Amino acid sequence: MAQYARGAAAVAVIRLHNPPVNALSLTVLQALEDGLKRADADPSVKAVMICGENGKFSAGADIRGFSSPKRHGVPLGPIISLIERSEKPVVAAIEGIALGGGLEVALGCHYRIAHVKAHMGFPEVTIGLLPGAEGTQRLPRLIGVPAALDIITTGRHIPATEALKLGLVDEVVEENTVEAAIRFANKVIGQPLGPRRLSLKPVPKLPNMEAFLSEALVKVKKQAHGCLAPELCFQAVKAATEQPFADGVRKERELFNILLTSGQAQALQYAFFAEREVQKWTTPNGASWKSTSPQPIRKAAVIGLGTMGRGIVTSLVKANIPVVALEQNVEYLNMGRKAVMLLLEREAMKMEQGAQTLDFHNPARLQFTVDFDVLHDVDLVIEAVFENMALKKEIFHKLSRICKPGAFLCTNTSALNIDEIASATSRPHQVIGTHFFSPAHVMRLLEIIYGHHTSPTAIATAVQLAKALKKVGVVVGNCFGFVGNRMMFPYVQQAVFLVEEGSRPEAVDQVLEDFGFKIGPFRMSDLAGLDVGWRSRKGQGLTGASLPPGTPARQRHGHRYSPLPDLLCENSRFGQKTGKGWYQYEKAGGRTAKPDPWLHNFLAQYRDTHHIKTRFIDQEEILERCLFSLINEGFDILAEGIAAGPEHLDVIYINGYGWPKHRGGPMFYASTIGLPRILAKLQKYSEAHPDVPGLQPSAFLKKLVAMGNPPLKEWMSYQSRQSNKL
Ligand SMILES: CCCCCCC[C@H](O)CC(=O)SCCNC(=O)CCNC(=O)[C@H](O)C(C)(C)COP(=O)([O-])OP(=O)([O-])OC[C@H]1O[C@@H](n2cnc3c(N)ncnc32)[C@H](O)[C@@H]1OP(=O)([O-])[O-]
Repeated sequence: MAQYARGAAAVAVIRLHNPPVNALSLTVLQALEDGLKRADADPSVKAVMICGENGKFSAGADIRGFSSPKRHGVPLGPIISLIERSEKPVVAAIEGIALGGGLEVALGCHYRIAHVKAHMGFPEVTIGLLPGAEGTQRLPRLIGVPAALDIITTGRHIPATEALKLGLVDEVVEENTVEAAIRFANKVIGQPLGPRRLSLKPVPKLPNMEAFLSEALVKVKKQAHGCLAPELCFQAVKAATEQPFADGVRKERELFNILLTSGQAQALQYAFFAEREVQKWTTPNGASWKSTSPQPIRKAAVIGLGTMGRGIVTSLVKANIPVVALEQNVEYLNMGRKAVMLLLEREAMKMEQGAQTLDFHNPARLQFTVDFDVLHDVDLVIEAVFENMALKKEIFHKLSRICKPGAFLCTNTSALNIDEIASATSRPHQVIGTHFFSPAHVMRLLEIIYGHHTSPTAIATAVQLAKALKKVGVVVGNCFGFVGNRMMFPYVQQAVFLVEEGSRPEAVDQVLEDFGFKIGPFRMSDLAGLDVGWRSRKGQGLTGASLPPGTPARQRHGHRYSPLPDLLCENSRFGQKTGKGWYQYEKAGGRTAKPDPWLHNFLAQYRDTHHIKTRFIDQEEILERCLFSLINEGFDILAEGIAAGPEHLDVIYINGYGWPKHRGGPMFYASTIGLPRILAKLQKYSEAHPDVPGLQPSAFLKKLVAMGNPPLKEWMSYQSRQSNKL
């Protein structure tokens, strides 16, 4: 609702009230409208002030309302026009946040006063929409087209200080914003309101508007990766430059409705709520966020300053957590220190642009050492050495002797067994997996893996740490590759099989990039380094010296195996780092992938050697075999209770593996395709490739199809757990 009161003699106060973020539900809008009419009707009221309850203006329209059949209730646009038309000055007091429809309400007001810590923005684009309550028409009139386009097409939140520079707010205050706004309202009583009504203002002209808009469109399209909303946001702002306000509003509404019914908005809104849902973690034995409190992390340590360790240290420093960074010797320490300092300097520069500072020269906040004993008083250690079980166990054994009893011991591993690492310590309940993604100071995902003995407090602390690092922590069970990499194995395997059978790396990558992945599987292997997987396969005895003599080249344990990635590594083709992999690059460390005739020739010879009959493989088969095998593994993961729900898998894929967010994550995508279709296709492909387990339909998928293809929200109610992992 919205509460109506008198703030001072002549000023009526309308306070938006809908905890926790004052979303503009139908009830709130109705109350806002009632408040405005009441103020208008009361001759003793000379000005109106609109603010939000609980130090927050408003997070905008109630997102859940967009999927509700009753969404056509009190429309926001006309209420904003009502505010603007008021003959009494209306002042917005912006505290905390004014986002989406919340900012549109503020733009309807004649004046805006913001607290210095407030943030504003139009995040609609991130949930597949556009500002649909006249925001695309008012904002360019207020701050000009370039700044408005930037805010509307990116959805970024801007701090109050930037908003003041842009002219989005009239004043920024450090004191009580509501009181300041009431004082302000009193001052402006009687002043002419015409110039303050944004719908009456012309859009500021640019000398080269047409050229500016065509360049901007190219940029928007390039960044959209197949997502519709940014381009339609652009079209709505463009309409403001070409048409009178009322026509622009009509265009905005039309574009809004296209987006609302596009399917992408549904996927993006699912992703928004999925991200929040996974914070409410549970484990199969009943531990959960509700009954567990995290321990405070006042000081942390990172062991190993390779690529991952450097990023993790940077993340911790940015989160204001004092860090001790440890390396095995002075030479590695100095290399690591230099790299970390460089990263931090770059981050500090970025933060300065947003008027924030980063303190990393103070040894009390960041200390480098080769001495394990320095770790005696830290609350949490993140080990980030390379993937070698013996080395990790040696480190954990040492840590359990040196660290104080309450300290949590985290391992940054992408596949290794958490229980085995924990077994090297005297405190397995405090050992937990924290799988960061590279670059660790940029990527949002943190896979949090509990082992057999991990305590709920350790899980809650890792989740809290993820939050402090501004990451999305997803709690999952312990199995080889956990969730993300486990689902990735069959996907990459299919990609390689397709190339064996006649496709090319560039064709496979193209199909998956057209689907919306930022980067296809072969480009991704080249970027990550082919040697990483090679080392792991050698460790598993799948290739290299430990492979028993007489093992068929294309078979392991009775299943199909492709030695192609191993052969590339034997030819020193490790990807970008060596300038050659599945593609060729301009030099070692180069980034521009070009198709490589050597590789095509090599593939032709390989197929001849192994008597593989080449065939044409169409885009549909490429897409289905790669994606459906990944999804299939997801169903097994759900059946085993490794993840608490499909949302977890989707959040992992969106935030860690470049899955196109506008397709809502692999399991959401599966639900939109329909499980019967996925099952039928998997059956078809597994009949053609009976020696590929990844294509054999998951029993859980079959069960869901047999139960009538229930909606995603209901899947887990059909899961009879096959193995309890905690
Ligand atoms: C003709 C057509 C007319 C159409 C008119 C269109 C109008 C307009 O242009 C469209 C919009 O405004 S679109 C909207 C544009 N606005 C946006 O896209 C803003 C989206 N929101 C955010 O970005 C973040 O939530 C905040 C930064 C607000 C707070 O972050 P934080 O402090 O980390 O907190 P947190 O954990 O994130 O949230 C706490 C709880 O609040 C919940 N919730 C939040 N916003 C909600 C909403 N709008 N709604 C409902 N619920 C919302 C959230 O789910 C969570 O619930 P839980 O049950 O406790 O899990």
